[in-house]
Amino acid sequence: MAENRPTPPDVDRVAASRAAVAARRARAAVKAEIAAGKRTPLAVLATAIDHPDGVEGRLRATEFLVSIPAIGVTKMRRIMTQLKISPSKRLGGLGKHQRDRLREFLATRTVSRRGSSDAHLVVLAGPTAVGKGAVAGYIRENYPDVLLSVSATTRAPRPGEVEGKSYFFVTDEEFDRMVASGELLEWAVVHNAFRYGTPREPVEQALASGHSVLLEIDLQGARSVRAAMPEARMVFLLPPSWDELVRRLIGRGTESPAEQARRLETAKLELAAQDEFDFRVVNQEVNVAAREVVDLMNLRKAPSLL
Ligand SMILES: Nc1nc2c(ncn2[C@@H]2O[C@H](COP(=O)(O)OP(=O)(O)O)[C@@H](O)[C@H]2O)c(=O)[nH]1
Ligand SMILES: Nc1ncnc2c1ncn2[C@@H]1O[C@H](COP(=O)(O)OP(=O)(O)O)[C@@H](O)[C@H]1O
Repeated sequence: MAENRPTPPDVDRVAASRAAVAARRARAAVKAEIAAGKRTPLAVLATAIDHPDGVEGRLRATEFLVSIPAIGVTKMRRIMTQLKISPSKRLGGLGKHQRDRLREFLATRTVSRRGSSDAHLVVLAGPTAVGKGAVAGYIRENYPDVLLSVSATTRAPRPGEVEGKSYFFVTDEEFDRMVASGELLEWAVVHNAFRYGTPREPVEQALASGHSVLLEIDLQGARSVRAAMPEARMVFLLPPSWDELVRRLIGRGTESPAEQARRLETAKLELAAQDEFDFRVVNQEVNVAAREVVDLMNLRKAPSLL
């Protein structure tokens, strides 16, 4: 019977072809996720750069581009020429300038041209000190077209905060009234301290007039929005690592050591909720994370390349 057993080279070939099939399937799965809007092209590119030999890194730039909604083969060829990327290149093998050009292109392209029905309610949540405020602040300063919801809160203004811009600062009685009259889309007691809520009307008006809206709220609020509006796009902001999250919380220096310890306990629970979200964005650099979030809102202006 021994002569019927595959010889070692055959075993190698079988293993290699199985591995090739598995790798092709894995690449197809990534493309399907991009096509379905489950992962942003920017996030896939970031992973490819971090792991050139991983699934994303092995994707050809051509197949990556055509998996993006609204990019067909003709447009893809034009983009490849303009970005000066040869068709054989894989994402993990791009040179620094090619990567930069591709990243910039992805960040400034219009994801879809389906018009006003494409307005999205985008919810940005994540653990304490991950940088939600920093990312939302960057978006406010650099993407004036983004409508950022202004929350009502019972906490006192901090130095530099502006009424109606940072928050609507209200009394407990006023907050009670807003809750009772249904003026809030969602609200929650955050960090066991003050109440925060999203005024309903500006959000509904913006969506009705075809504008995407961004809510930067806590996890409880995110869950309430998802229950009330299942079509909302849920984005979870992640730290690059646990140690970095701790560094950011301590570095911010706005909480006592006891409060920091309590928030870190909460952060563990918050991180465990990330799978409830549609999209995950790693806040390595504020500007890149902000772009990824904006990319999910489908509101960038049409660039010359498309
Ligand atoms: N549920 C809910 N959470 C909010 C709202 N506005 C802000 N938050 C959250 O409240 C938390 C506290 O925000 P802030 O008072 O600015 O303080 P910081 O977290 O100490 O910087 C953050 O986690 C925000 O995401 C809101 O309208 N609803
Ligand atoms: N990408 C980043 N790299 C380094 N530090 C950051 C980054 N994003 C935020 N930070 C810093 O981390 C701290 C927490 O950010 P913050 O926006 O207050 O978090 P959150 O609103 O999620 O509680 C702040 O000191 C902020 O400047």
